[in-house]
Amino acid sequence: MDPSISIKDLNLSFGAVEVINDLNLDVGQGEFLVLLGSSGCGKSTLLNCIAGLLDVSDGQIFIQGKNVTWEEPSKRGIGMVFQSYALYPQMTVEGNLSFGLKNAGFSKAEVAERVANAARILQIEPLLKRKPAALSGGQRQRVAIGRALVRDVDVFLFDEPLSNLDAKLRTDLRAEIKELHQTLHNTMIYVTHDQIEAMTLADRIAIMRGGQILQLDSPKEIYNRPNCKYVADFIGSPSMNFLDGAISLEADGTPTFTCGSGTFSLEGYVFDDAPAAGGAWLGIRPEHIASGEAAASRAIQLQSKVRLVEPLGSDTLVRVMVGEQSFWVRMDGRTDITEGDPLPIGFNPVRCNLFDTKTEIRL
Ligand SMILES: Nc1ncnc2c1ncn2[C@@H]1O[C@H](COP(=O)(O)OP(=O)(O)OP(=O)(O)O)[C@@H](O)[C@H]1O
Repeated sequence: MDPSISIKDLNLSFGAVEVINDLNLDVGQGEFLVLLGSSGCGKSTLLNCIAGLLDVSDGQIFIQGKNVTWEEPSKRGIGMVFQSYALYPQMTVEGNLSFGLKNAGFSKAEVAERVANAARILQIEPLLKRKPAALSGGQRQRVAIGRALVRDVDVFLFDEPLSNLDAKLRTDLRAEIKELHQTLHNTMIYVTHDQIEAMTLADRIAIMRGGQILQLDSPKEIYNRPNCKYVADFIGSPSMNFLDGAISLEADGTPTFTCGSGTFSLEGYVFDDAPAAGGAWLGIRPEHIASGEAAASRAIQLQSKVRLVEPLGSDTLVRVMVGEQSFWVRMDGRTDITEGDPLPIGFNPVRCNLFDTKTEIRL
């Protein structure tokens, strides 16, 4: 089956500034793909290229097998939902939902049916006669989604649709968008800089940086096997801890890691390629670090001192110093550890990720 969306060697520059850089991407039929990256990495620009709101400098875009690179936005079979709801203030919800359809020449009966259907799916039937000013932020965004929904398109594009909502509403609407996808099964591309949104919604996440995709994988794979140090550092909060050191190979071929705290066997670590000697970062997530007595059973053991304790209820984040290096450790919420305490910490190589010092690529 053709991919739902296929992007080939896409480039886009604003004057001398290259924003999208030889980008290739295939999005499967019915896939929920999230574009994630820090501010300015080009994710909205990429979405706008797919939508046809920006002219590309080079490359091609296919939607449902058709080359739409130079096609009008309205002819691409897409529905777009923006961060700003962009509703017509003088029209009722019903008017906002039906406006595009009427303009496109749909019959009265067809318009009524589509509006009723979208209103039912999004549970906004009681709001149809109200104007946007009389709606909450969450309700407005639901109407904006409804406007994309009535068009019965193959592909939905979302550009940070939840950014203007408060935390509770964001969580609720996030779940609704996920349910909507499970009901409709159409292709969705969703831009965000919120990694929780990305992790919870995506079938696959594309991590972008400098107009390129660094990693395209399932949320689990991205979290557990980031392909480079940038991705490892970007995903997870608090982020992965890193030790600067070097890999050596023993006479029998066993790889070891040496850093300021000592030399440790890396047995159990799954290398992407055959292990080789050289400079490396050893990364470990805060929740994979054992502390206190439990640390004694781990292959890599470090001495640390508690610097900061942040109780979160379910668990407690503890910032410790390993020599000069700061480390985050996620501990049980009931810990009574305090600032200044010495704390042995430990972890096993199987939980680690190693990155080449120079290329920052996963080893
Ligand atoms: N019309 C424009 N003219 C010149 N530069 C632009 C234009 N639009 C975007 N840019 C630049 O292109 C880069 C990518 O912008 P884009 O909006 O795609 O980033 P983003 O990843 O979506 O960021 P954010 O999360 O902040 O929205 C930025 O450096 C931005 O300044």
